[in-house]
Amino acid sequence: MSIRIQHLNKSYGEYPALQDINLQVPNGSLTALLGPSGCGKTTLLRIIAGLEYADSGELFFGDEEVSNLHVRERRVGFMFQHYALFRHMTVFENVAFGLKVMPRRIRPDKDEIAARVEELLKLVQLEWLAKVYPQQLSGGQRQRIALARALATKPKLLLLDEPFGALDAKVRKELRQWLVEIHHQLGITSVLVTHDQEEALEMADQIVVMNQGKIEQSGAAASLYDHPENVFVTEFLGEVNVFEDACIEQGQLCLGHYREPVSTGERTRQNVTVYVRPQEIQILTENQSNVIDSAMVEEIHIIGAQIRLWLCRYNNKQRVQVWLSPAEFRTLNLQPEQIVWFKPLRLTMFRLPEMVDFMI
Ligand SMILES: Nc1ncnc2c1ncn2[C@@H]1O[C@H](COP(=O)(O)OP(=O)(O)OP(=O)(O)O)[C@@H](O)[C@H]1O
Repeated sequence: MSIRIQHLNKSYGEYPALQDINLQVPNGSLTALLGPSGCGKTTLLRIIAGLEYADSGELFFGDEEVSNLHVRERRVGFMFQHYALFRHMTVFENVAFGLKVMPRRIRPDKDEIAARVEELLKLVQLEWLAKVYPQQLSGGQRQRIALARALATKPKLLLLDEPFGALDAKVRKELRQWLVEIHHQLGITSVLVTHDQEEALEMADQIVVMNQGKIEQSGAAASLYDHPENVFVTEFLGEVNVFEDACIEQGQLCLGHYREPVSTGERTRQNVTVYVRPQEIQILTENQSNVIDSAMVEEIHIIGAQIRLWLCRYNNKQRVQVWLSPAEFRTLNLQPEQIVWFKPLRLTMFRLPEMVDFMI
């Protein structure tokens, strides 16, 4: 089921928590609401759920306007970070809960409930835990049971608020992939709130970047990462090196030589700030005519399948982050304190109001 939000506003007293939100969530997509703490993600999710109401604006599920529908009539499933399971109920009873409290005329009978719970426990691959109590489960198992419980009533929409926030990094990563698989398997429409850009990039089809109650940009994950429309989105969506001392002269990028801007006849020179992702920097061990600057290798960190380097520019002592594959690292045979030259392969710069993508 698709979601459409039009000109939605919400204030708490004088504080504008959401301002003129316009958003489409395609049917069957996994959309991530991403942004720093306090930007309004949870408020927007709660308004979609019907746990909170907007001051103005419209909310549609498919073609039906649901702005004023009660939470119980919206048929959504929730899964929250701190949405604890009921301690006094077994796993089976927790998952069955939503079905048992359905209005009598639509409530499934006892056998149907048992069959549905069994099916859901199979889906989350924990069928052998039906009889245990929540305190006997690991954090990851609890979240999987919480998901089974959220899906019990066959919701058309699944809303997830930082579902893996409290778990350690390894379990988090496993559960992310697992959740994406379940989402696709069920063909459900899901909206996920996260402040973790890696989680959003890894899981979502569509990312909505929010800041101070507004949407900065939304779109497919890869397109946002490669074509951010403004400085906020560029900096929020992953690591980026910022070169404030760049200039473009006759179509060539130079770093470290501030020069007076000129625009006379055929000569143009413009000072710009340039943004380069760490994996978009090429390192050379010899000076070449087209390199941008020289630097010293300051730190080398081997993090799994990625080598993360910190360079220190000679020019202004700026630290530059560069990520290499193990193969690239081996070929370069880099040592601490070695002198290298570097060159951005792809960069983004903003000559307001427009953004320029620059391939070198
Ligand atoms: N019930 C409330 N009463 C008053 N202010 C609120 C209420 N709920 C949220 N706010 C404020 O609205 C803003 C948005 O809050 P919200 O919880 O939506 O942010 P968030 O992006 O989800 O943040 P986090 O990632 O920290 O959970 C915050 O400044 C918050 O203090």
